[in-house]
Order: sequence, then C-alpha cells, then structure tokens
Amino acid sequence: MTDEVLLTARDIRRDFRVSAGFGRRMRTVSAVCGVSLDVKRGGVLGIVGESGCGKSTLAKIILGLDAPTGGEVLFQGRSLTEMDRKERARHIQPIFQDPYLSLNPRKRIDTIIGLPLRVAGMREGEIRQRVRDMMDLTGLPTRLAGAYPSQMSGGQRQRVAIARALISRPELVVCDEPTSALDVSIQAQILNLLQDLRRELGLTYVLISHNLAVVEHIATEVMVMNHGEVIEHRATEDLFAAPASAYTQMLLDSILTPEPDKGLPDISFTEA
Ligand SMILES: Nc1ncnc2c1ncn2[C@@H]1O[C@H](COP(=O)(O)OP(=O)(O)OP(=O)(O)O)[C@@H](O)[C@H]1O
Repeated sequence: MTDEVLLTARDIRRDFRVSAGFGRRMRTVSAVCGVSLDVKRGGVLGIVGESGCGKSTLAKIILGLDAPTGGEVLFQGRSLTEMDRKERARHIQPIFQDPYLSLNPRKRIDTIIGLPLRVAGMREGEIRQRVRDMMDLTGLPTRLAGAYPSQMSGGQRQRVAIARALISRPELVVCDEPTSALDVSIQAQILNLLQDLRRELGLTYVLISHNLAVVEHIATEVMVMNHGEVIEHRATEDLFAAPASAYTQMLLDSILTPEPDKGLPDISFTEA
C-alpha cells in the first residue's frame, strides 16, 4: 500500500424516503450519515458492520451507481459526477455477491467477459486475445469460453464476474460480499484468487463483508460501520489486536462464538 489516495469520500449522506405503511406518511431512512474515508492505492479497505448498517449503499455511491444526498466522492481528485459512466467504469469496477444474478444467462462466457472492451470500442481480434488472457489469469479453462452461466459452478461464475471486472484494467475494485453466495469450500479459493490478482495487477480493493475472518486476512485497513456511521477506521492489525469501541468488540466476540453444532467457518487461506 502507498500513501497515495486513490479515492476520497467526503461527508457522504444517503437518505431514502420510504412509506411507513399503507395510508401512512413518508419517513426518511438515513442509510449513510456523514461518512468520510480515503482509499489508498494498493491497499484493501475492509468495510464491516451488521446487516443494514449502510455498507452496500456506500459501495454503490463509491461506484457511482447511486448518488449521495450529501457530500462527494473524488477519484484521483476528480468528482465522480464530472465523469460519465464509461470513464468511471474504466477506473472503478464492481464484483457483487451473487455471480448468477450479475451475469446475463443468455450470453456466452467469452461475450460476457469481453463486454466492457466492446463497449469501449476495442477491435474484435484484440478483445479475443484479452479475454483469453483474462480467463487464464482467473483460472478459467479456455474450453469454457463458449459455455453459458447455467453450465458453470458457482465458483466458476464468480471467476467470470472477476474476469469481466478486471478486463478493462481498472485501478479500484469494489467487492461487495464477493464470496457470501458460495460454498464454504470455494470461498477460500476465490479470496486467494482476489489476493493474487491484486498483487499481480497492482489493484486496490474496497471489500465489503460481514465476515470478519475474511476481512482480517485480506484487508490492510478496516472501517467499522453502525447505523450509517463510522465507528472506527484503523489499520487491520491494530483493530483486531485492540478494538477501540465496544461495538467492534461485540462484532469480534460474535465471530469467536460458533453457532451450535457448526463450529467456526472452515476457511483456509494460502499465505502471502
Ligand atoms: N433503495 C432503498 N430504499 C429505501 N431504503 C433503503 C434502500 N436501500 C437501502 N435502504 C435502507 O438503508 C439501510 C442500509 O442498507 P444497506 O443495504 O446499505 O445495508 P448493508 O449494511 O449493506 O446491509 P446487508 O449487509 O444486509 O446488505 C437499511 O435500513 C435499508 O433498508
């Protein structure tokens, strides 16, 4: 990780107007309440917190897929609002939780992976080569190029989603629960792949996860959220060694308390 700040979010707010029920008045839900953060080039910022604390809303705002009701996001000093969709996509790409939902079931794998390059207007010959290289890099056998998402396993589908996200060589990848929909036995493979790709391609990640074991292993910094606010944001080692807040301590305690008969999650990582 370097000290260069790739992305800055300043005082982000996101309010939603929601109906309070049949015949009732509208009320405001504040999903994100004044969050500021810096993402440093080459690092992994883990964002953790319980369900509903605002992680995914913040991720969508960082990706430019949703507009904040207050504050601004700067990528290399430029506001995301100054960039069009194509330019944003060149710099920042998402990897979502469920690869099945995020892949078009009617398209072949090679078409899905190459789509960002086609949108950018690249020549077909070059696209084919880049797709082959990216399949190789993400551990997808080339014989799967003509397959459809329904013919693949969950892990393979997530590899396709990763290949598609990385093919336009973005600098920042926002991973929103990238392994939560996968079998436990596959989760570690995908996390190890993400780690290898980060080193090989010099990527920066924002990693949203409710799984603190995953975040502890991968993130260089961790930001803890609760009710739309930042509770603490520190280097991973420091946070796990001595959490500064009772809320973080409660989250840490909850991963150390296995569910009856299930034991702790069996995720084994390869060492860096
Ligand atoms: N489009 C929306 N309309 C209304 N309320 C919303 C909308 N999106 C999110 N919210 C509300 O904002 C709050 C934060 O939601 P968000 O999905 O960001 O949390 P999260 O931490 O990602 O949760 P999870 O881990 O369950 O995905 C929740 O109370 C949610 O109901």
